[in-house]
Amino acid sequence: MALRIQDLSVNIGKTPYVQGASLSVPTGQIHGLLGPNGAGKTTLLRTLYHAATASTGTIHAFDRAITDYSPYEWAKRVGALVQSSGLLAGLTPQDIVEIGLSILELDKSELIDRRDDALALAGLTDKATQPASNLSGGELQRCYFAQLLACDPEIYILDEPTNHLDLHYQLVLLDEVKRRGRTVLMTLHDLSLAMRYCNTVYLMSQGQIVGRGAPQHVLTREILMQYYQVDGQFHGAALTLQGPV
Ligand SMILES: Nc1ncnc2c1ncn2[C@@H]1O[C@H](COP(=O)(O)OP(=O)(O)OP(=O)(O)O)[C@@H](O)[C@H]1O
Repeated sequence: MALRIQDLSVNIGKTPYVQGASLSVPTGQIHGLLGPNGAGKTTLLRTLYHAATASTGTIHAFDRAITDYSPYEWAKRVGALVQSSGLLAGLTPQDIVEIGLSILELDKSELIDRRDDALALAGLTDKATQPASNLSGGELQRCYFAQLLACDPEIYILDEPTNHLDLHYQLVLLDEVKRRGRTVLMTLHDLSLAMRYCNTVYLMSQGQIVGRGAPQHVLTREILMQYYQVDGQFHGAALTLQGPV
C-alpha cells in the first residue's frame, strides 16, 4: 500500500477538525477527498506534508511510518501542491521549478530538462523567465503544478489542484498525473472531475469520513442532497443540477 492513514485525528486547540479518519491508497491509484467547505479535507492533507500534526493516529507511506522518515526524505517521496499565495519576491517560473527540484540533487542537465519539460507541459515556456508576480492566478497555479510535475514524487498530495485553472489545463494537467501512474490523494470540489479521475472517493463532513467507494456509488442524488444541499444527479459522468436546496 502506498499510503495508509489510520484513525487520524487533528485537534486545533481543543477542537477536533479531523476525527478518526482512515484510508488507504494503493500504489498507482487516484483517490479523492470530497465534501463541503470546512469539512476537514485540507486539514487532513496538511498532516501529509508536515503542515499539521496528528493528535492521534498513524500515517504510513510504503509501509513505513511518517515518523520514521526525515522530513527531507519524506518530501522527496511525497510531494504536495497546496493552496498558497507564496512570496514570489522577484522569482521567475524557472526559479520556482528549480527550487522544488533542488531537493532531488540532480545534475545540471537533468535539472534543466525536467524544468523545461514541466514548464512546457504547463504552457509556461514563453513566460518562464518573466517575474512570477506578473502571472495570472491560473498561470501561477500552473507554475506550482509544473514544480510538482518536475519533481514527480511517488505520491502526489493535491489540494484543489484545479484552482483557477481553465478547463483545458484542468484536463491537461490531471491527465498528465494519471498518465504517469502515480499514487494520488487529492481534494476536489468539482465532482465531475472526481468522477473522471478517481478510483475511490471519500466524503468528509464535520471532520469525519462519512462515505467511501467508487465515485458513481458515493455521489448519489441522496448524498448530494444531504451533504452538499443541492438537487443534482449524475448520468454517467455528466452532472445535472436542478439547484440548491
Ligand atoms: N488553524 C486553524 N485555527 C482554527 N480553525 C481552523 C484552523 N485550520 C482549520 N480550521 C478550521 O477547520 C475546519 C476545517 O478546515 P479545512 O480547511 O480542513 O476544510 P476543507 O474541508 O478543506 O474546506 P474547503 O472546502 O473550504 O477548503 C474549518 O472550519 C476551519 O475554519
